[in-house]
Amino acid sequence: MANVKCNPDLVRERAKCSFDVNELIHLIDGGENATKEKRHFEETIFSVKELQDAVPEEYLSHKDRYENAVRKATILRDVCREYMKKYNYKPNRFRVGHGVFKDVSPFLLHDGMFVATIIGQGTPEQQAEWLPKAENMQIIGTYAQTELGHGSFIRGLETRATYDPKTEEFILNNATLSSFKWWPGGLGSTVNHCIVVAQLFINGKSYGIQPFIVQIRDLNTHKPLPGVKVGEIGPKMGFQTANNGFLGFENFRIPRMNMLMKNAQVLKDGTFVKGMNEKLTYGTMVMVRVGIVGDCSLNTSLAATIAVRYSAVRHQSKIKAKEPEVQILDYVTQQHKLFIAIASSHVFRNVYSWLSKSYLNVMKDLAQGKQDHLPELHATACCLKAVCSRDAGSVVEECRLACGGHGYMTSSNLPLVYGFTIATVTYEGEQTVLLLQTARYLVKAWLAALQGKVLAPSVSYLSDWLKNDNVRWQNTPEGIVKGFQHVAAGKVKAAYDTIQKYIKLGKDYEDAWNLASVQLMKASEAHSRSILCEVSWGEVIRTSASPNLLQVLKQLAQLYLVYWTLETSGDFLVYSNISKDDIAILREKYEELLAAIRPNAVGLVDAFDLRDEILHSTLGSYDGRVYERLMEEALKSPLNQESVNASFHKYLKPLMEKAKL
Ligand SMILES: CC(C)(COP(=O)(O)OP(=O)(O)OC[C@H]1O[C@@H](n2cnc3c(N)ncnc32)[C@H](O)[C@@H]1OP(=O)(O)O)[C@@H](O)C(=O)NCCC(=O)NCCSC(=O)/C=C/CC(=O)O
Ligand SMILES: Cc1cc2nc3c(=O)[nH]c(=O)nc-3n(C[C@H](O)[C@H](O)[C@H](O)COP(=O)(O)OP(=O)(O)OC[C@H]3O[C@@H](n4cnc5c(N)ncnc54)[C@H](O)[C@@H]3O)c2cc1C
Repeated sequence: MANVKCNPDLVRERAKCSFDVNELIHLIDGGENATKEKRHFEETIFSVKELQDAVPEEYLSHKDRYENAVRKATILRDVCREYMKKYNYKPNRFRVGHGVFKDVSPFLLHDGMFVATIIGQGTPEQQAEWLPKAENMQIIGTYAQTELGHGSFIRGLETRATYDPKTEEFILNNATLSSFKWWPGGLGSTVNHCIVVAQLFINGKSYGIQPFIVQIRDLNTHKPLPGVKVGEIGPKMGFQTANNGFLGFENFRIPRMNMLMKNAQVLKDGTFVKGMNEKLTYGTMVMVRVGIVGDCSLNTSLAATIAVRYSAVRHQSKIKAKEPEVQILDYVTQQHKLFIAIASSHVFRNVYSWLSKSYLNVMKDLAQGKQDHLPELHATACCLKAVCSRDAGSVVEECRLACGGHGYMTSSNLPLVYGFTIATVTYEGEQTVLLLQTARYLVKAWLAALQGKVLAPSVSYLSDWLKNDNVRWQNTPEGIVKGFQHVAAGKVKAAYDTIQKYIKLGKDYEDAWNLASVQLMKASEAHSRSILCEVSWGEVIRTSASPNLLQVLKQLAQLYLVYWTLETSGDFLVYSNISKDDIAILREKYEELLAAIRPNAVGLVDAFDLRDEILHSTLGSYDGRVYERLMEEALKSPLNQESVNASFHKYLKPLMEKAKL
């Protein structure tokens, strides 16, 4: 990249960077070797001509766009398979996927949830049967849980799987329109298999929802099998190439062994054997929620790279009348919009790494029959998924707005990045629903703290606060982290007290819960923010890096802490001992941090190491040729391939002629 002829502003920006960009790239990737491997893999992928689009895909029809995405998905598969064999390297298909598809792959759910559910929910025999076929793409699958009528409340799903002991089969039925599966990625026209989550019935009795592996299309003709009604749900705000679909069954029979039975089982005679914990059936969702925190880091870094590079290149207006127009990055308001994006990406990455470790530990425990830490993992994954995805969506949109009119251009890629980022707020558990799951855990933890019990590590601050809620405020990172815990504890207590108040007024627990639910949701958000602050600050101070890099990483981590303290200062005034003077000091600190980060802004986004092919942006490419690229892309419009469009003769001319009469 260093030899590319760059916009002089970017050259100047890169020259003033105070830290070694490569050192940060290696830190993000997990070592110099990991960077080398990543770059070699990406170089391989982006040199495949067939993966490059001649015409921007926005100009294609819905159908052509889908077909092009499937074409590229199959090539990407082949190239990756060869690559893995040759180099024994497991590539990050998701990152290059942004480059290859701009949007998302029609195989997204195959890797992300179909294969993962076979692993997580299948017995060893079922894994032996299905996994090699799925991993080789002999069969292509998705995860079909959500229905037209139910997404959040999965106990309310209506798809039925009725066991027939005579034939040892399940009979699948979708008797109502609301029971039709709706949303699964790839279901529309791509997959031939699904994990179908359905209500199990044996002898007229319901045994809750269970996962089934179901073939829905013929492997040769791809025609839906008799008894299967399947199709695509149509255009959406984003995810255009994900091929989301609908699905219904009419008396469709599958063998007994197609119920994934790692947890619960149905024996030949129809005996139902309960699993260790019925919530383990929800396991794939927990895994994907953890992964979404990592996706938030990548999505935020895409938007930050585009907006920061553009802001370094773009000159508009003046700070001082007699001086030239400034780079818009010099406006402190612009820094306020963008530096939180850089900081958030690092915070999400660090928190993702922490959360993944907890996830793996809990999975190890579960394998040994221990489930003590499952509720804490579920509660933590729920609130972090909810808050990180919401933050990432807001940050990406702020980056888009920070690019002014050009940020509205599809060729900036910011609208697309926003489209797939904001989807994470809803899928894999709608944000409010997930925050309220965490609130259940917090309320229980609060009650346990009141009873003097020992709490799990992520909520132990509740006991500390109960012992002493009058801690002197300290304007240090550690003091701020404590402050976030005080806000969270204060909000949990207030929500709990509100529930008790309604109960005293004669409400039952469920109504009291609903009446207090705004407070519960906010308590859960505050809990999440306190984890984000504590974990990310902790990770940064433990990082081993050169003094220059460490200084920059600390600045970013502090920026995150101070930004969110100021954004939620009302909460701090209510629930901590912060004073107005402390807030004034923090405002000053925030301005100092913006100024300190400013010279490194371009270096920091360069360190995300996102190739132009991944960014896909006229505004964000490494060389900063913004206006040239905007014009080059505009000239690709089909409307610019002819000097006069037929609509002139057909409509405009007659209109003008009519007006003459
Ligand atoms: C909202 C949910 C969790 C409610 O589930 P439900 O069975 O109704 O539970 P209750 O509210 O009765 O009880 C909650 C109880 O269970 C515990 N719990 C819930 N989930 C888990 C879990 N995963 N692991 C462990 N424990 C769990 C919870 O802690 C409570 O315990 P108590 O001791 O307090 O009683 C549920 O309906 C839900 O998850 N809804 C969201 C649906 C969802 O996420 N769908 C995703 C579909 S796939 C998708 O979106 C794909 C997208 C594309 C892509 O990923 O690329
Ligand atoms: C891009 C995309 C891809 C998807 N891919 C898949 C897929 O591959 N497979 C699949 O199975 N599903 C998929 N989904 C579906 C997704 O998981 C659901 O849409 C999601 O879980 C939300 O459920 P819902 O649509 O029923 O929302 P609803 O629950 O209907 O939400 C509507 C409103 O009701 C509120 N609400 C609902 N319940 C409560 C409650 N208990 N308390 C308070 N408020 C409540 C919500 O907060 C929200 O404001 C996808 C969705 C999208 C957008």
